[in-house]
Amino acid sequence: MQALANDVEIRGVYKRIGRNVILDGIDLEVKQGELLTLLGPSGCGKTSTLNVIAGFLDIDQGDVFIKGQRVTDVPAYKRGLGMVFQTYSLFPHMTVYENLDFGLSLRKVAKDEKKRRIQKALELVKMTGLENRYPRELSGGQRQRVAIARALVVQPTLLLLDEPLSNLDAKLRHELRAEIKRLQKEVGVTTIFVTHDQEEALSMSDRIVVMNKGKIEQVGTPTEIYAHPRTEFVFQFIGKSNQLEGTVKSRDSRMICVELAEGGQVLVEAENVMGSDRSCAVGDAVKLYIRPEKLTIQAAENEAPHYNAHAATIVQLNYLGSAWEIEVSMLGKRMQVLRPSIESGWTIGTEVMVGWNPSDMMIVKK
Ligand SMILES: Nc1ncnc2c1ncn2[C@@H]1O[C@H](COP(=O)(O)OP(=O)(O)OP(=O)(O)O)[C@@H](O)[C@H]1O
Repeated sequence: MQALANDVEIRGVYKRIGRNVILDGIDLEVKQGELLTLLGPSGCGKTSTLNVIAGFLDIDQGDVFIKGQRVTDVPAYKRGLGMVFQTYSLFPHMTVYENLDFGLSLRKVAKDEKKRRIQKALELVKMTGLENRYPRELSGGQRQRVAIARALVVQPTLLLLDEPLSNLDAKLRHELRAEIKRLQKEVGVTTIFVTHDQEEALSMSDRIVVMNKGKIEQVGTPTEIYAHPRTEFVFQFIGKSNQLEGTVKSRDSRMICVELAEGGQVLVEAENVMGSDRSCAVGDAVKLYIRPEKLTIQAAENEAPHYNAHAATIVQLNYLGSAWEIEVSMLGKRMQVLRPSIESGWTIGTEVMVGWNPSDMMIVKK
């Protein structure tokens, strides 16, 4: 398959405001037609990166290319982008129809063509029939749909979405997530989406860029980011985790054996070393991470199914509806286990065996 062209390229972007370095050497490529998400904690530079692409934030060093053209010094209004923000940015004194018409009239699109495009955009976001409503007569979700339609109606080169769902309630957020994903693929517009919500990022994106303190930690597909985090930060930011500590006792090219601080040994696949240089030698003090859903749990008398298996005691049982969250005391620590079901009769104090696969544990030098 031929490699897709890049719609956006950012090279060595550096930006300082006052004493704060807010973007510290950002290199990024956005492929044609993909939905790329910028994910990270508050203040990590997601919005600033989006604003650099949009042309709202000038930069101290580096370059920005859109569709192969250097746009570093091109003003925002000439970049041909569609944007949707967290807060509703519709014109309050205009109807839905007029809000969509505005950008088309500016671009001097012919009347019939305008009408056709507005109808099509409203159809895409399922807002047909509400053309004559004012923003104040719409729900939060409907307003964001109109904002998306308004961004799309001008057929932008790129669609930029800055936390468009964060003011909506959980159910609506879920619905709109799926819809944005569907319509993005239907229209085929290259989209950059900003969020601090890891579930939103995992469920919607073709690729995710995890940012931390003005730098990119990792770029990858949702499964790469979740299952093969390259840094401790990415592992901890995406999803829940249990942590153990120890010292590397032996290793070969395939496996690392760690002597735990609390006693006992565990095996970790050598591929799962995180950190900038991904090094891990005998004698190194290390931290080990495992996600709750990767731990298996069974009655103490059964034979352990994994290399890593340890006696544990149930200390808490939480029923979550779709799963059980089981807290166990093990290796002198409390660990979370997440399973779809538990054996009948298990209760606080039940002795169990907790195990996991060496390929599911991540390791990083302290
Ligand atoms: N105009 C400004 N003046 C000074 N500092 C700024 C300015 N704009 C942003 N910053 C700082 O730059 C850093 C990155 O901000 P940015 O808005 O890009 O982060 P973010 O990841 O989008 O955060 P959030 O999720 O909270 O919106 C923050 O530390 C912020 O305080």
